[in-house]
Formats: sequence, structure tokens, C-alpha cells
Amino acid sequence: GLRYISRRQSLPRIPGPFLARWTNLWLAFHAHRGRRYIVVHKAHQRYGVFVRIGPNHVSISSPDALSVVYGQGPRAPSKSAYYDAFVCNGNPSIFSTRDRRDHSTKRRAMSHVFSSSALEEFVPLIHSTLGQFMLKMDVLCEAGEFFDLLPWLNYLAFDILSDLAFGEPIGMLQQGSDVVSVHLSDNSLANENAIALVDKREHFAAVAGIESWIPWVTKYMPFLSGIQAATSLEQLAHRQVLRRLSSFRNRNDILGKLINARGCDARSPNAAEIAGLTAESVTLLVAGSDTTSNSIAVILHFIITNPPVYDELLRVLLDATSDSNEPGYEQVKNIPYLQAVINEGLRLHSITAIGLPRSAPSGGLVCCGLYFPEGTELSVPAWTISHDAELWGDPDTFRPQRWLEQKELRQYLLAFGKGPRACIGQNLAYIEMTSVIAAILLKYKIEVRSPELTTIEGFMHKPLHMWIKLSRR
Ligand code: HEM
Repeated sequence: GLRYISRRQSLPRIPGPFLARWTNLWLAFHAHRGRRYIVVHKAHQRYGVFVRIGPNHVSISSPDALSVVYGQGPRAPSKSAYYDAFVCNGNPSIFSTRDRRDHSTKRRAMSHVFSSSALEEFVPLIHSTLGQFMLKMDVLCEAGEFFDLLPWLNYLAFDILSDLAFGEPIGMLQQGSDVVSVHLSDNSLANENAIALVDKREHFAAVAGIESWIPWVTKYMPFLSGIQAATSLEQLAHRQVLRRLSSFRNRNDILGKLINARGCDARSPNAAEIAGLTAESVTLLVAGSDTTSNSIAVILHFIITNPPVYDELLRVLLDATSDSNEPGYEQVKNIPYLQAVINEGLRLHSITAIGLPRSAPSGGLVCCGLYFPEGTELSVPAWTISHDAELWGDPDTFRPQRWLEQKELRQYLLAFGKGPRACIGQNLAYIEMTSVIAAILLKYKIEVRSPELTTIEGFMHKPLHMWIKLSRR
């Protein structure tokens, strides 16, 4: 109580919207509308570098704040209570845990899965799923009509990740839908749209995390909190983990590596081991699927709507693959211009657009010359940094060349977060983005229906649709 009052008293000198000074509902309302990033961005334009966006939350729009708020070391800020809304069934994951020791244990246990040698081994598996996706694209190309590419990219990303994390694809590409069957509490079977449910859950958590009593209230109303999304996926994962353990199959994928790392005895796995493997697989599936597919969609959109970039990218892709009949990741993985295009798409659209919230450690901290007491919530707004004119010069232009001219800009790419909690799957995401974008561009000519991309923000900033028409190149 007292601490909270003293924090309130130390923050008033920080300007911000009037309502935000008194209630978190101001931010929660804008997050609910999917426009938090832009409202906070406008507040910075009006009030300056420090903006109070909640009674206890300060947004700091300076690139210098990144190394403090997302710093490393024992005195670095931890994730704030916002992340409690992402905890499912009382078990914090590697993503949602706030406890630093718990996080290091979880992160260490998972890091070998994402080592570069492990990732190389996943490439053939990714390519086999990408092959299925291209067959579907062939059919849509023959039809010669506009269609929404976004759901297909989602099916692709979920199939790739479930193949790696569960041992076989969910099969969304094959069935052309995201429907999965799950057991209800009365043991009957129901069909659920898995991606829509994951989306709903993510949007809910992104709003509810802002005000601590919202997750508490909705705990008793699971239909509101999107809990059934996590439960459905957990059931699916549980089934797959059991199937894998009972088949004694030793496959070189994420699940195989997790099983080996835990030293599970496949003949008699115990309930705790099965629950642990299930939770890890689901976390990876949720964290790594639609993040990747949405990123691919926006990058493709920017390529197609910027003809000089499209021409140059196609030229370098054709150059790199000229002596191969069936070009794959090996031929395109080292093309600097393609990597620059990917980074520029992630920056301009800002796939991570909000400021990821952290909590000032005991003893407080100094950031950009101001002192913040222990427990103050701090964030650096990713959209605002990604569109900072001082940093980028021409922030609203899609200009991949900047990444080749100024290599130091890489430290300001916030798509994957920063510091000890940055994305563990980043390298896997680059393999997927590189392979899929190259495969599509090399095979088809693409037309978009509209140069505008409508987007919505939950935790991530996502496109809503991507209407395109394909023809043979
Ligand atoms: C382009 C695709 C991706 C984007 C834009 C992305 C973005 C992010 C961001 C911004 C964070 C930090 C969140 C925070 O600080 O709150 C994060 C964390 C994480 N991501 Fe990704 N991600 C992508 C792909 C993946 C993939 C493919 C996987 C795994 C298969 C993955 C697994 C994770 C995990 C486990 C964490 C939590 C890490 C930790 O707290 O230690 N992500 N991601």
C-alpha cells in the first residue's frame, strides 16, 4: 500500500493522458481496440520521451532506454505482472514466467533445441511441409482468382511447428482448415478452430494483463479468457506426445530433442514428464506459428507493393538459384538483400509494436536520466522506436538497402524483443521466412488486391487479410 502511494507520488512529474494517471483502463481500452501502439505513439509525439501510460507505467521512447529496460545481469528488470495473463492453468511457461531463476532453468533446457546445428537438421522437415503448401498454391494459381493468403500461411506455419514440436503436422494444409477435434469435459468430441482460438486467447491476454483484476475475474469465466484455446491445443499436444513416446520413434525434431534432454524413458514415462513435454510443445506452437506466418505476409505485401524492391529481389534470387532445378534453403540462405528485405518488413510494419513491459528491480533504476522506484512498470514502445526519424532518417519508407548500408541498425530491430527474454526461436523464424518467401517469389507472379494492409494488434501486430492473385512466372 505505502509503496504504491510513494510510487504514485514520484511519477506525477511525468506527463501523459489525464485518464492514464488514474486508471489502467485507459490503456486496456486502446489495447482492446487493437490500437494501443498508435495511441501510445501519438502520446509520445505530444508529451515527449517519457509518457505515463498508466498510474504506475511509464513508456520511454528513447533508443538509449533499450539497454536499461531490457538489460542483462542480476539488477536487470524482470517481466512485469502483465505476463500473468498469459499463464495457462497455473503453470508459467518459458515465455510467461516472471521468476528469473525459473526462467533461466527453462531457457537452458530449451536452448539446445535452437542451436544452429539443430536448426540445420530441421530444414528437410520444413521443406517437406513447404512442398505441401506449394501444391495448394498451384491449385489456387490455376483457379486464377484472388484469395486470402493469410490463412494458408497460418496453416503452413502451424503444420511446420507441429511437425517439429509434436512429431507430425496437425494437417491443416491437407484439410485446408484449422479445425481440430478435442474432447470436452463430458468426453464428447467437438471441433474447434484452433488458430481463431489462439488468436482470441492472445488478444484477451494482451488486454487483461494491463489491469491485474481482469485475469482474476475471468479465471472463473473461461469462455471469456480464451482458456479453451490453450486447453484444446494442450489436448492435441498430449495425444501427440503419448503417441510419439509409445512409438519409440527417434526423430530429429524439437520433440525428439526435448525427450532426449529430459532423459525420458520412453518405455515408462511418468505423468510429470508427459505434462512437461506437452507444455513445452504447446508453448512453442503458440509462440512460433502465427508470429512467423504474419511476418511472412507483411514482408510479402511490402515486396509486392514496392516494384523496384520486387525486381531487385527477384534478380538476386534468380542469380543465386540459376544452377539448381529445385532451389531450396541452401541456395537462398546467404543472400544479404533478402535478409535486408525481411528486416525492413519487420521494422516498417512493426510486428512487435507495443512496448514490452518490465518491472523496475529492488532499489529502483535510473533510465535516461530519471530515477524509477522499485516496481514501476517500464516499457520502450517498439512502434515508436521503429519509426524514429532520428534513428532511421526516412522511417516511413520501405528501403531494405538501409540494412546493408548501416549494419549497426540491427540492434534497433525490435521484432524479436531484446535482452534475456528475447525470442528463442528467432533463427528458426528466419529459416522459415527465408525459405517461404524465396519459394513463392521464384514460382509465381503475385498481384495484391489492395496496396493497403489492414491490421489489428493483440500482443503482436497482425495483418487481418492478404488478398492476392497468383500466376505462373
Ligand atoms: C517472425 C517470427 C517471430 C517473432 C516476430 C517473434 C517475436 C517474439 C518476441 C517479441 C518475443 C519476446 C516477448 C517478450 O519479451 O515478451 C518472443 C519470445 C519468444 N519466442 Fe518468438 N517470435 C517469432 C518466432 C518464434 C518461433 C519460430 C519460436 C519457436 C518455435 C518462438 C518462440 C519464442 C519463445 C519460447 C519466447 C519466450 C522466450 C523467453 O522468454 O525466454 N518465437 N518472440
